[in-house]
Amino acid sequence: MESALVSRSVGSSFAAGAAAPRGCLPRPSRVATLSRAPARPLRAGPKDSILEVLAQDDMLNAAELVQWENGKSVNSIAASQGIRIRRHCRPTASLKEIEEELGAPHNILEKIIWDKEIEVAEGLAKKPLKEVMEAAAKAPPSRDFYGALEAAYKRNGVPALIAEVKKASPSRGLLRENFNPVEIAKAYEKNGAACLSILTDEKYFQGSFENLEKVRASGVKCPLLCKEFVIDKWQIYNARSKGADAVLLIAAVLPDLDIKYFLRICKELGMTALIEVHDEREMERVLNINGVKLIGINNRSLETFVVDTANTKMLLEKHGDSIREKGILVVGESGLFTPDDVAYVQNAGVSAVLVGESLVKQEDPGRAIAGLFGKELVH
Ligand SMILES: O=C(O)c1ccccc1NCC(=O)[C@H](O)[C@H](O)COP(=O)(O)O
Repeated sequence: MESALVSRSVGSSFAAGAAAPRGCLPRPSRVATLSRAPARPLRAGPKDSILEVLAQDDMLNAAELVQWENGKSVNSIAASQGIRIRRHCRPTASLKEIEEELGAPHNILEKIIWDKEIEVAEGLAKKPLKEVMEAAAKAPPSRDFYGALEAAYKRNGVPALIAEVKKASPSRGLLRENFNPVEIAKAYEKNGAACLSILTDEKYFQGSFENLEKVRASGVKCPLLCKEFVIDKWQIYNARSKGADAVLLIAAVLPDLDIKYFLRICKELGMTALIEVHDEREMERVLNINGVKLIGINNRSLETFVVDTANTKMLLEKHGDSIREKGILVVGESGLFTPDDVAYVQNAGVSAVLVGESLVKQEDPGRAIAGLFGKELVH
């Protein structure tokens, strides 16, 4: 598994095909001796030695890395950041063996992540990192997901729409019997969606990477978000290789160092990272990470499924000033059904919304967009 915390050497994390060490055990690293220094752009000026440059790298100097060097496990580092989702770090074990060690998963999100660890290990075994990196490098250039949201917000005066191609979900079960992802994607685009979100998780959402590839190949021009549970860099390269322009990074799952590491990979690949938060602790963590441009506030707790749009309002009342100062664009996610819901999150300060259920359940998901916003959206 190649998250930053389980990577063999963070300093060489971009090396093609770097071997993935087993497990999430604490590991000594050669970067431990680098001193802390104020963050500066990672660029060697004429007088900077490479060590000075590395010492300014906030990822290499992250508190987590120091904790890790001092023998803390990935789960205890995560817990120290308020992350309740545990990793089993045993991708070759059966779920039965994992449950014998850790007990039953505490909630659906933890269960999804435990399955995902096994799924990613299987994916890596079938298609090694080097291969997905090469495939990502050969993919057609990425589209500007962030720019499309910004432009649509200016154009329409209502939050830009990220319309979700979603067949089923753990909280609602099957949302649409007659599910044709390309038809739905085209209808969303025609009716003014700025970007699309394509669920790729098979087990819990009945999505697939095939759907993502089909939508990309269909002539749809909207930038595409790969809606996945990312825990490993392999998934980001894989998403890019299949035509994704953006990926979702969930703060309830990923420690800060992983978010920083994955943000770098996204930047290298020209992709946008949508960083999802649900509560104040997650928001504070994410606002302390350099380079975050897009934050999604999920109104749905992924642990309990409770949906409450007041969550967006509460978090923006507390953190709106700092978000505006940093020029971060906010997406309101989940549980939006009516023009009043959209107006409510817009007044709270969001510039974009991510909507699945209320569109995909309608007979004509494209026409449903005007119903959701109370007006037609233009491209
Ligand atoms: O939708 C779920 O039940 C769910 C369960 C566990 C993890 C994630 C889940 N959903 C992901 C999302 O956040 C939504 O698909 C997205 O925000 C759209 O929400 P909605 O408009 O309510 O379908």
